[in-house]
Amino acid sequence: MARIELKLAHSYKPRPQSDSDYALLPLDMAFEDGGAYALLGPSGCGKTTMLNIMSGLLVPSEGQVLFDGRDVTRASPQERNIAQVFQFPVIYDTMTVAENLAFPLKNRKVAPERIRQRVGRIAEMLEMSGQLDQRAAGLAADAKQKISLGRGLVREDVAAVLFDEPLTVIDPHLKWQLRRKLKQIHHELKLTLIYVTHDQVEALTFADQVVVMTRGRAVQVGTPGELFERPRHAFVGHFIGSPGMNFLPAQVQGDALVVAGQRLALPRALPAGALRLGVRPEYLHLAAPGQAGALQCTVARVQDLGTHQMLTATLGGEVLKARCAPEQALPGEGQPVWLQVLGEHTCFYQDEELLP
Ligand SMILES: Nc1ncnc2c1ncn2[C@@H]1O[C@H](COP(=O)(O)OP(=O)(O)OP(=O)(O)O)[C@@H](O)[C@H]1O
Repeated sequence: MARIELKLAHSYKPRPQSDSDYALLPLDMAFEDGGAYALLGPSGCGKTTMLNIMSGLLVPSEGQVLFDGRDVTRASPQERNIAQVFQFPVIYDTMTVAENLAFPLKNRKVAPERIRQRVGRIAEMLEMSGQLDQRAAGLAADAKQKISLGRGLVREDVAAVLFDEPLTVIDPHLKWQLRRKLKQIHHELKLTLIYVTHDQVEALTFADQVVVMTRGRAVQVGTPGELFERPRHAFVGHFIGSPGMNFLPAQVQGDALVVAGQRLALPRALPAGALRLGVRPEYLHLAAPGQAGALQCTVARVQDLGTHQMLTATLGGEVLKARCAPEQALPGEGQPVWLQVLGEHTCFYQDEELLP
């Protein structure tokens, strides 16, 4: 295994002129040995580009890739000792499940007894022990993808295992099980795993550290808890959570914070001028009329979602969502409601960046 460092940028264009010409903007980050990472972001943000640069399928247009301090920028995937699992199964249909799992080890001339042990262990982890002698050709798409996952995990000597949206073809019910399984496998095998997905649930259940990306930039690397509590970039607030963080434009005027024409006492030192206040629906609570730190809004909608109620309110042209307890009495549509926007969980953003 290895500590992987990326000090690079990548453009698919020969002469990039502006930021939008880059698939990856200049970045300097490290993936620690033995960590479980997810690269999370919407389609086109640069996840696959970053993964392919790590694996050696792509050479970055600028900068370096280091494995344990060694420059591997131009080394092939084989030379880097990387295992990669793709969206769709890459297996041999004519071989049995066991032969497929053994293949990466046979290639490396691992002793037969060791191969047998390792294949047995991986099959057990993936709950495929009963299928070892079956031909892969007859198996369903998700069983084939499980073999691909197994082939990625079977070698003990890899620098890292890279997964590119590996659960796309998996049935939703099994997907949930496999996500948990991969996390468990990570704890048992202690391999460095890097997992690309655009699905936040997938990223947050699998990874210890999530790299959130947007438009070629890694805007935050953090634990699921850090991304939820202290989004360092407004995009993270918006992208993580369901629904995401509420944002309100605000103005600092002397010792007041002015939001949609309403004045609140400034909660802490903040730079003068325009900023945005961010508060998650989970932390936006109902308040008494005129309560310090609360704003008067209007109820637009109340939805009973079983485990909770979702209150949607408007304030000027802005929309706010508050997650309320299922039994809480809430005012009806069109009624005024006071919402506590200032509190210990409130974040402030200027130019999309979190103010310390
Ligand atoms: N081979 C290529 N040639 C030119 N541009 C490319 C190439 N591959 C990707 N891009 C562009 O680079 C940007 C990042 O793409 P990338 O595939 O890395 O994003 P992604 O986050 O993995 O998206 P997705 O989830 O859709 O795969 C996109 O604008 C994409 O159009």
